[in-house]
Amino acid sequence: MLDEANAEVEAWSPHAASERLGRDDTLLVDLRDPRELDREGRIAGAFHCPRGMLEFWIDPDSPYHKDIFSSGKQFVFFCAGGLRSALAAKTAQDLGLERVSHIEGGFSAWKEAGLPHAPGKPRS
Ligand SMILES: O=S(=O)([O-])[S-]
Repeated sequence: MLDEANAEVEAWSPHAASERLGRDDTLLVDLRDPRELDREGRIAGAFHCPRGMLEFWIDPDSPYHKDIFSSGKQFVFFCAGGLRSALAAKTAQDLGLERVSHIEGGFSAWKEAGLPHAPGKPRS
């Protein structure tokens, strides 16, 4: 399943994704759970789409459809480590999005590369 997704989906390095951050034609899509964002931090400017909502938000016939997914932008999915995002990007492609990629290594690789992010909240 993962092999199939990796064979069909473009994987971008964190740096390649960061170069596109903030451009009108590109949207970074954070698939992590809200608790992961709170704990680990987030990328300012990324759009949060919890993985469980992906199909509903992309499908134009869904009552939960989000117009942003009909915008024709380049969608760059990411999760914590690059596994969920590979599968999600494949699903997005299968649902008809044309410009889709994911960040290899996810938010962990983004942080390791020293790219800017808002820190998580310290645990009390
Ligand atoms: O799906 S994951 O790579 O964030 S564990």
